[in-house]
This record gives sequence, structure tokens and C-alpha cells, in this order.
Amino acid sequence: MFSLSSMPSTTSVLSTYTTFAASAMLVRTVLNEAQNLTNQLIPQQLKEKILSKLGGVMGNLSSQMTLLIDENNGLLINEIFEASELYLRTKISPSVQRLKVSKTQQEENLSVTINRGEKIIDAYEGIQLTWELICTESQKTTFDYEGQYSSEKLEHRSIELSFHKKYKEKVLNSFLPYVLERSKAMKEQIKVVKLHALGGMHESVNLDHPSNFDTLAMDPTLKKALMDDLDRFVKRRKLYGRVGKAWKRGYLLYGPPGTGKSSLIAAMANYLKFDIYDLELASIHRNSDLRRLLVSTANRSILVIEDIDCSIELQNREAGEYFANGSQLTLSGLLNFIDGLWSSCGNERIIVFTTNHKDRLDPALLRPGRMDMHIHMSYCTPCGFRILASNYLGLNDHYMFTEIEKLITEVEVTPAEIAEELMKTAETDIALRGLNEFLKRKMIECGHTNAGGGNELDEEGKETEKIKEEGEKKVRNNKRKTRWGKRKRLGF
Ligand SMILES: Nc1ncnc2c1ncn2[C@@H]1O[C@H](COP(=O)(O)OP(=O)(O)OP(=O)(O)O)[C@@H](O)[C@H]1O
Ligand SMILES: [Mg+2]
Repeated sequence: MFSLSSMPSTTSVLSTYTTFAASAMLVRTVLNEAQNLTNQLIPQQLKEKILSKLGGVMGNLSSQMTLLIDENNGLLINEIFEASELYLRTKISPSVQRLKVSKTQQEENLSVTINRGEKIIDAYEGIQLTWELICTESQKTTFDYEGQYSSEKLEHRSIELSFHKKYKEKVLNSFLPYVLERSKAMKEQIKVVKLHALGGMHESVNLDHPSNFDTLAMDPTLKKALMDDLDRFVKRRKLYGRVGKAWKRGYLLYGPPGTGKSSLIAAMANYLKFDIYDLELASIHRNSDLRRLLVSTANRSILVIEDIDCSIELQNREAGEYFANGSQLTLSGLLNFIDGLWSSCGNERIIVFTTNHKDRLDPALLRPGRMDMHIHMSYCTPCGFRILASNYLGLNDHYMFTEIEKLITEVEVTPAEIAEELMKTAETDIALRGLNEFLKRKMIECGHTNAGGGNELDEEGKETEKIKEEGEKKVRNNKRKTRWGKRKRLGF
């Protein structure tokens, strides 16, 4: 039996065994029974040993060969397993007795997959193939860094693909690449973008953030440049391979709260159909945990580290927060760590950092070549306002637009604030009048704040600044909990 790892290029053969020759019916039945029994009762490693011994004894007599496709390859997801599972959805015949059915809110259709133990007969260019889904369970005990232990049930899933020995090359070099290709096309059609939280609970949820590039109010030239950059990135597999560069891209999004940084990340994920991994640095205490989390992320994904200035600050400030190997978590350390990991494994990776204060960032992050694009999300512009008016009120023009646009150029207002005003009512005139009033009030407030004049802050001014900072910190901590909507439900 062959075991296939996640990357076709690193396909490795772990063990082989053969079942009995077709003519030796009785012995074959015994062997199948033994296999079933080992699947049910015996741990995986022992099972492989027994089967390889049996295979050694009986190997020469069989014309059949089986490829073992494990769900995981170490900590990585085995792409061939994923692809095979998806491909098998198209191969369900009336003879299959048990099926698994599911549907998420985001999916339009039911997803129907085969159940454990089911066999599916398939054919490819004259080769007869048999697929089977195998599931085994084991118990895993883990000790955390405080010495507490916990035990969890683990399910190991694998798929077995059997066919005549003489087609081995064809199956490996032609059929499996075909399965990968088919599943990729299917994935594009049915893909629901997922949000994974790294550092908290490990369940993933569907990203139900509706943001996309059409509804995003940002500088049109910058938006186009970013979309072109993303398009180029996903098309460049060969180039990255040729020049020996890791196929990844980094973006730094900066700007005041409420200017659309998180919305932009959701828009990028929805545009590329990439999953989001939201890395919560504050809840990671050990080097090994960070490594484990990063290695467990899948290809074609966006790793997000929000509010990078405060995340690192937070770790350093809370005295004693040292990594197990004694090294403190610093931004440059983290970046080197990510760089190192990603150049050795993973493809089509995007990393996004966000901050409200670019000026507070460690120079390591701003060094040329570190982040490929720095994107400034600014206060709302007249052009941004038109996008929001179209999103929220379905308006492309209105007699009040000129006055509002003039105010927008004179006062610093975020798209989030404008969105909030526009959402107050569906009555366009009332909504726009409300926004107009809001902008005027804001202008008076700003004028009032500036009226004190001068750059020197008096005692009262310093106190106000301090309260503002404290407020910002609180908001940031709350944001962590609510940023992606559904996370709240998971208790983050
Ligand atoms: N540029 C924008 N285009 C469209 N809607 C926006 C934009 N900016 C903000 N919004 C609206 O405001 C809400 C909050 O914005 P968002 O969370 O993306 O801001 P942010 O820049 O990430 O803020 P923070 O720095 O506080 O994390 C969004 O859900 C969206 O409804
Ligand atoms: Mg945000």
C-alpha cells in the first residue's frame, strides 16, 4: 500500500502490501477480513505493521495494489485527500447505501459525501478503480505548559484507492493529477470562504462578511492597483518557482479606526476565495504553539495579524511573557519565524498586518521588501461617499450630494461614521439630511478642539490625550472580540 503525502512532488511510498490473487478467493476474503478488523480495533501503526507483514507473505500472489491517502501529512493537510474527497462527490452511484449530507448557510446546495466504509467503483481510461473511505479513532493525551493534562478523541480518516498493479504509473502520473485538477475546478465553484481563529478556539466559521471590492470605499487608483497586484500574484506560480522565491505576498494596511482595513481583508478573501487565519498573538505563549498554528494553516489563505503595534506591545509589556526557549517575542523575531516557515512550506500565502499607527511600528516591518504593499486607508473622500451612498441608499446622484461632498473634504470623517448615518433610515432625503447635519456638527466640534491652538498641550490637554489613548485601547480590545462578526458566537 502506498501512502500519498500532501504535495505531489514529495509523494512518498511508506509501505506496500498486496492482497491475494484474484483466483485465491478464499485467502483474499481472509485478508480483507483481517484488514477490516485491524481498521476497527488496532491502532494505526500496529495496523500498518500487520498489513505490511501480511503483504510480504502474500504480495507476489496479488494483481491488485492499494494507495493509502491519509487526511493529514504530519501537521499539514494532505491535498490529495481533500481533492479525492471532493472528486468522490461526483462519483456517487445508486449502489452506495450510506451518504453524509450537510449544508452551511453560505452554500447554495447540499453537500453530499460518502460515509466511512463505503466503496465506490470508478473508471479512468479503461482502468477500473475502487475507492474506500476508512476512519479510525484514537485517544490523545496532552499536557499543557502548566502541567495540566487533557484527553481528546482523534479521528483519523484516510482513503484507499485500489486498482491493478500494472497501472501504478498511470494512476500516479495521470489519474491523480486529473483528480487534483477536477477538484480545484469544483472548489472554485462551491468555495465558501472560511475564517479560522489562530490562538483561541480552533473551530472555523464561514466568513459571512459581505465586503467586496465594489462596496469598498477607497481610493479608486489604489483599489485597482491592489486588485491587479492580487491577480498577478495568483497567476505567478511558475515564476515564483523559477526564481526560488516563496510564493507569498505581504500587505500592510494602515489608517484610523473605521476606515475599512478589516473590510478590505474580507474583500480580498472574498475576491480570491482564500480562507482567513486570524492570528491572535496575545493568546500565544510558546514558540512551539506559534509554529504549530502557522504550520496548520492551509495553502491559498490569508494570515491576518491585526493591530500589530499593540499585539507585540502587549506581549512585551506583560512581564514574564517569554517564549519557552527563553527568547522574547519581538516583531522582527516573529517576521523571521514566518519567513522561515513559509519559504520551506506552503504556497499561495498572503500575510496582512493592520495598524492604526504606522508611525509606531517597528522598523523591521517597514523595511523595503518586507511588506510588498503599504496601503493607506484614509478618511472618506467624495468618491468614497458616492460608493457608500450607492451601497446603502441605492443612490447615484442627489441634489444634496454637492453640499455633502464639500463638507467631506473639509472634515475628517471615516467611512464607518458615514455608513452609520446612512443606515439610520431608508428614506434617502432624511438620511442625507441627517448626514449633512452630522458633518456640520463634526466640523464645529473639530473647530472647537482646534480653537485652543498651539502644539503645546497644557495639563488638561495631556489628561484629554491620556483618556483618548485609554479609550482607544479599550476599543481595540473590544474589537478583538467583534471584528469578524461571527467570532462573538464562539466566545472570542
Ligand atoms: N472603506 C470602507 N468602505 C465601505 N465600508 C466601510 C469602509 N470603512 C468602514 N466601513 C464600514 O464600517 C465598518 C467598520 O469598518 P472596519 O472594521 O473595516 O474598519 P477598520 O479600519 O478595520 O477599523 P479598526 O482600525 O477599528 O479595526 C465596516 O463594517 C463597514 O460597514
Ligand atoms: Mg479592523
